[in-house]
Amino acid sequence: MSEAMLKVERLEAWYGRAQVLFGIDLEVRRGEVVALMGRNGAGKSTTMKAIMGLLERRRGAVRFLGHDIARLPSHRIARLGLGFVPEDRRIFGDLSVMENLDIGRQPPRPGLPAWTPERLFQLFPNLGTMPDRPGARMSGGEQQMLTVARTLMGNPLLVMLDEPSEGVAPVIVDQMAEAIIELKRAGVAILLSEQNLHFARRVSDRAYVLEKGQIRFAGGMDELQADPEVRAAYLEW
Ligand SMILES: Nc1ncnc2c1ncn2[C@@H]1O[C@H](COP(=O)(O)OP(=O)(O)OP(=O)(O)O)[C@@H](O)[C@H]1O
Repeated sequence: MSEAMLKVERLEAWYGRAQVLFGIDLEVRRGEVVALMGRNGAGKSTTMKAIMGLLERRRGAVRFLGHDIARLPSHRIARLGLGFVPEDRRIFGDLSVMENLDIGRQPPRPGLPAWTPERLFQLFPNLGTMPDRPGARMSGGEQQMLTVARTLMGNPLLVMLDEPSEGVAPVIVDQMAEAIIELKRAGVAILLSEQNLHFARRVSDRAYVLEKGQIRFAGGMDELQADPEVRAAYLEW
């Protein structure tokens, strides 16, 4: 079994005085796609934000590539190679696809090919047909792809994707799944937040299921699929 790239232990987080995460343990190893699952409000986004240093109050250990990142500001965490695509697509509406991609550009990582717009257009062919289109004139799904592509311009080694299949057309969901599988082939590890078991099974190796800020299940996708009690209790509506 390969070493953990990202290792989270006893992670707790608060919004104001309200505690939302109660001791999350998880890890993502090299070459893995891991799904963080659970219903609305279970704590998936908060877990990602806490890992990324975007919450004021949190406690616990977070290590990335051997670095203690629990107290680092988010831009330093990103520079170490941990990318984050938040749920709210923060593209620049008045800038073109190319200009949005340029904003994400960071130096390549030693030993890995750099992401370029041309390479990203192979991953997301739709974007390649509209390099000059302003972000504001793209569909929700296209904006979603652009957000992922822009994060990849930073040459991350691991990317956290918050609900990439949420609220986009089925054809875009398919393309997103293909892109995740391609990213895995390209050696990028992925932690993905997802409510949909079908999508998660298509792309992931393992899953953690969250409820009320705690992990209720950790295991392989087939094991999760074969466990109707866990599915009924924490995933199905
Ligand atoms: N900015 C905030 N201020 C206060 N409470 C928040 C804030 N954001 C989230 N919460 C609360 O924290 C809990 C976890 O929310 P979180 O967004 O992490 O869940 P999630 O599993 O990602 O679900 P979703 O799919 O709705 O994003 C919920 O009870 C939510 O109401």
